[in-house]
Amino acid sequence: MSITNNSITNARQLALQILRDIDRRKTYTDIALDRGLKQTFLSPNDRGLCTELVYGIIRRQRTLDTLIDQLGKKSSQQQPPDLRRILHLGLYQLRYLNHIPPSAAVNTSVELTKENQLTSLAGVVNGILRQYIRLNNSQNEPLILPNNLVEKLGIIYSFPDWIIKIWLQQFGQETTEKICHWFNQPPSIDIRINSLQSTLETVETKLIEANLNVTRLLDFPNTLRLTGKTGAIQTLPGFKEGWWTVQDSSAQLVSYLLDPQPGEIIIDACAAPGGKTTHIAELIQDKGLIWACDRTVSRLKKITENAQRLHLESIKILEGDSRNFEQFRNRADRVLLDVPCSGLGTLHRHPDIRWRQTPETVSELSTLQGELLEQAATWIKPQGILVYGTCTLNSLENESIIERFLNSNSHWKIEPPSPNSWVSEFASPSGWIQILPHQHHMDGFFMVKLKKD
Ligand SMILES: C[S@@+](CC[C@H](N)C(=O)[O-])C[C@H]1O[C@@H](n2cnc3c(N)ncnc32)[C@H](O)[C@@H]1O
Repeated sequence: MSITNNSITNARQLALQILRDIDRRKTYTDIALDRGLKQTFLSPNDRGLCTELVYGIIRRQRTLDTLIDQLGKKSSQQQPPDLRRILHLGLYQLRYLNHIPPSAAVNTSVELTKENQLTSLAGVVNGILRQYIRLNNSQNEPLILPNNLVEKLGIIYSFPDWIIKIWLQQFGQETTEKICHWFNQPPSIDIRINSLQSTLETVETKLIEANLNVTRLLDFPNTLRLTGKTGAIQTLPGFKEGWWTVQDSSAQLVSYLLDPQPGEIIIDACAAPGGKTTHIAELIQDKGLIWACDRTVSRLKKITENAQRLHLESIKILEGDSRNFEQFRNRADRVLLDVPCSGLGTLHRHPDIRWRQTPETVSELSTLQGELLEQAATWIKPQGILVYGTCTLNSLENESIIERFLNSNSHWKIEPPSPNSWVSEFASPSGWIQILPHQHHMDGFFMVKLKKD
């Protein structure tokens, strides 16, 4: 029996189909989920369950695989791919979802096995899941852990060893565990109010009227946080009118650190999809010129769409590799360099990043980041400002890039945020800002303001 999406009437079958899409086509989780959900008519509750299962299983993949390795006769990698995912679905519900009775987790997984042409393996699924329940009920942790600290934390929190290693080196064990725990929770959504079109109070009132859970964020003048279910963002009050933009508060902090002024020439060297470009335009009251540069055409289109929705006119788009733009030499008052990075600060939003990035991709990224910084620095007028930012928690892409740049460019220095500004609360003694998610309750971010003599 082949199952097409629109015949899917239950959350677990759809979750399996989406996981299959991720496995076979290497599709990003959010894209596969979006595609799967669009083509079905599940109730809001079932859509919620499907989302939780898909995101949770991708996040917890290493822990779940280890359980299969320990409870089954064959390792997780030796199982047929669909069977491995069905076992993930069952084990995830048993281990992480309190609202699903264990018998339902087992029965629905056995059903899935039969519905997906794996009937002869239904006994394997039943056996592994029941063994998990038996061990759990007898107060034995079903997951057996190695002594090696890196591997142990990697298995408990479901991270690859290399990420655990760099965090242990940078932050020590206690903070590493807190960060890992944070990144296994579902994210909240922050929105940035477009003060040229609306006010914090108006947007807050409209969203509360639409039954959303809305909170203000201390210090941030134009930010609201949405917790709980929001439904489709595009249908919320004020979105179409351009009153607000979804942007995590740590990403908002970057443009506050840049502190752009009306009338200035500003270059956003890696601008797409325009979250920070549009924030900069709002901060300068749309008076000035912002060059939004990026080498990815499809992502550049999003800047145009976002600027139109937000009614912003000060943004000009430039397609190409920012390492090659010579025409900007000594032209900019300020440059924002929000470089491509490994994204280790956003692992709760993008659950597959932890499995896609590797030490090799990080090494390529850090070369690119250094080259972009060297080039973007040439665009600045004397006394001008450059803000370098990444949404990662990896010193090779953060402090090391800045240290290397400052060592070879003696006419540049770190400019800490002004002590009168609320942004300075986040700065370290060295002047740069590192946002640790469990401490600041925002995405992980690194940002630093540099000034040219
Ligand atoms: C972190 S994202 C930027 C996010 C954006 N600043 C925002 O706030 O919405 C990094 C961007 O750098 C772009 N990029 C990567 N390499 C580039 C290069 N050599 N020149 C220009 N853009 C580049 C990518 O296409 C991607 O859009």
